[in-house]
Amino acid sequence: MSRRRAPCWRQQAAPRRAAPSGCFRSWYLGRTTRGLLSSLHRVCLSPVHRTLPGVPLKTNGLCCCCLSVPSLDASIARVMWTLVGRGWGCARTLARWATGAALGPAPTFGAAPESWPTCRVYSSAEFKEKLDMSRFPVENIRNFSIVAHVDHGKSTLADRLLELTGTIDKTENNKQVLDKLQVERERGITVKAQTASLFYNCEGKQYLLNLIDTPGHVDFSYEVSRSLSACQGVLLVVDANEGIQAQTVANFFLAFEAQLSVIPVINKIDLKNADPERVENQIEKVFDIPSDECIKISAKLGTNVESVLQAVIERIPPPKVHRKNPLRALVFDSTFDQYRGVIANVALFDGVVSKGDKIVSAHTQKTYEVNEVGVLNPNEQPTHKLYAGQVGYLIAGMKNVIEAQIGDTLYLHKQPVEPLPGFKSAKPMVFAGMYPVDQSEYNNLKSAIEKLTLNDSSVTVHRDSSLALGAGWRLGFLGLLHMEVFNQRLEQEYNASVILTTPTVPYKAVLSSSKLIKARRAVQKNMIFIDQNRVMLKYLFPLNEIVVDFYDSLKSLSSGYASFDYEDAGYQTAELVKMDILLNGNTVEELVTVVHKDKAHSIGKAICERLKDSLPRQLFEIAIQAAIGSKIIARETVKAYRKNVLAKCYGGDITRKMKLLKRQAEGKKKLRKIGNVEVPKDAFIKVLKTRSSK
Ligand SMILES: Nc1nc2c(ncn2[C@@H]2O[C@H](COP(=O)(O)OP(=O)(O)OP(=O)(O)O)[C@@H](O)[C@H]2O)c(=O)[nH]1
Repeated sequence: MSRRRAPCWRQQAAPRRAAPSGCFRSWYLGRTTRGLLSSLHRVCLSPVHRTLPGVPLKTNGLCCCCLSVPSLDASIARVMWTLVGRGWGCARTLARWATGAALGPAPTFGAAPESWPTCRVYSSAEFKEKLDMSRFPVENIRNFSIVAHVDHGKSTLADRLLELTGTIDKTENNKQVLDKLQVERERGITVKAQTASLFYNCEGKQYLLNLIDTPGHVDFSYEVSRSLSACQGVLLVVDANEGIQAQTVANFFLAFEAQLSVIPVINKIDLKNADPERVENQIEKVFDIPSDECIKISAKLGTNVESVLQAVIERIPPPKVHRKNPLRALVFDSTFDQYRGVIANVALFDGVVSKGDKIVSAHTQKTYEVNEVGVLNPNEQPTHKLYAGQVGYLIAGMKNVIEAQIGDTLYLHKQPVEPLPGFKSAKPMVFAGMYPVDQSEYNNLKSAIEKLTLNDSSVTVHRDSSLALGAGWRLGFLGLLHMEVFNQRLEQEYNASVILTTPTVPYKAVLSSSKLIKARRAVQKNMIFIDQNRVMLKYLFPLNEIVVDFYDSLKSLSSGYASFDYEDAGYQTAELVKMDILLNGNTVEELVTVVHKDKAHSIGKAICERLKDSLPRQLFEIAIQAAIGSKIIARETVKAYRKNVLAKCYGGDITRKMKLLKRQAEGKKKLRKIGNVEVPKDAFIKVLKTRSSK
């Protein structure tokens, strides 16, 4: 054992005891504070330490195995508490270990939720065995995604597949294991596609199944289309009660266009109202897939899930790749880790990549040395190599998020290849301004946005500035839920506090006296009967009519039965007007908005009323006006503070009183001319909130 340099924060070391067998603990020796932190971090991502969903993957917590090492001294315990304090740790196991071993200071975190799943610990023999990826020839590899409409059971099916292949333990608490983000757990929806490599034994053959669990909501469909580029097949999950819904159709066509094998899986057959035969007929009618190809399961109870694995092996072809060709790897997703830089999720189309290889990014032409390769099982598990046909991750010291482009091709230094086609860039539908609450936080927020957009490449970012809110950005999102989730992730994962302006949609303005066509109402384009009870309607809508609350209204009107999907139909002419908001005759740039002519009055009035309630009174009167061009369409007034100038006049001459009042009125008029109306930030936020709810 080499001598360990005492870190500066070290206080006293507890006597060291032998490490239990099966524990991965190379991190323990000879580390500085920073090294120790990053190595602890690595430990917790190692396959020995099954980490807990509920904390982000890259900052996963400490597990039973690592915490059961009795030889940890107080200084290491301290680092662990720091990790927990920052929300990185697995509080429950850490607490258990700390109280058992009586090491380190008392915990400073709240009670861990009981629903956290337990960890599965692999022996070191298993661990070593899994490192060798060469034992999976191309014909034993299947790459597939699980796609479906929202809530049809993708993540639940993924859980069962992970359990069946022994990737996770079958416990009550292992629910939606691949929904790792806090926002996903809180909202109960998937927002980020997650990859997991499963090892499955079938008829004496070892198969490597690379599964990608995708989101169902329309706002995250870009995640689905990107994931499909790494796959040869999909499991199309359909709820046995709800049947085919909008996103089922959209996802089927994504898979169909990418020429992937589609395995229809009818889920939730355990439900009382389930009607799998009706859904089979729908699938046959709409997708032209014979009904006997449908697999009927209950992902919740695990009924018939084994046959899904069988179908994956039998019906999805292995990838068409060449291991002898030079390396060609597609970056289909990436995350940023503050210690290790960019972690790129890659699908290898040709060749082999291993630690120490020199690789080049086709996008930037920069050369990097590979520090680590591995598979996601479902957490990062380093391997010696990755071979063509496999899907895994790669860390190559990319420190700058600009260097890591989704859709980039990586190849070996001095062995250039034709880059892969990459991805069509996402087309944002909704735009909003984002500003730091405190301008001194600008740089931190900038770096947080950069790191998050690396993980969510469908967001577009342009610099913007506002007189009232300072320097910020104009962000483009795929929908309103996408915008909310991005904002929530910024707060939860990067501790950022931001002001988000009201969402708007893009317009094209023709600055001429062209005649405008009235396009206010939706125009029906198509109507298809799926079966006796279901109909698919196609309408042409102005985007700003559906972007805010259309989905909610549709759901409540149809008692939750109707579902909705949309795609861009191009620009249309419409009767739109630019509405200014004036404070004492001066335009407030941040509140300028484009509205439909018919709604201008009600929106203008609501904004003026809200501003009136939000603006603090001043020594002079404030006129709040909504105007279209030079025409004022709404007005509110904030009354001035008024000093009683007659207080000292007891009785006496009326002309003297009149004189005092006149002088006061003149003073106020003058003040109003020279006085600037200060609009506090929270007044902006209140007004912007009104506008988004209008
Ligand atoms: N009864 C029953 N419920 C199920 C079954 N499969 C999933 N569910 C439930 O359906 C709900 C949604 O399941 P998820 O697995 O989160 O669905 P999802 O498709 O991943 O959802 P998104 O990722 O948000 O699109 C959860 O409450 C599950 O418990 C099933 O076979 N039977």
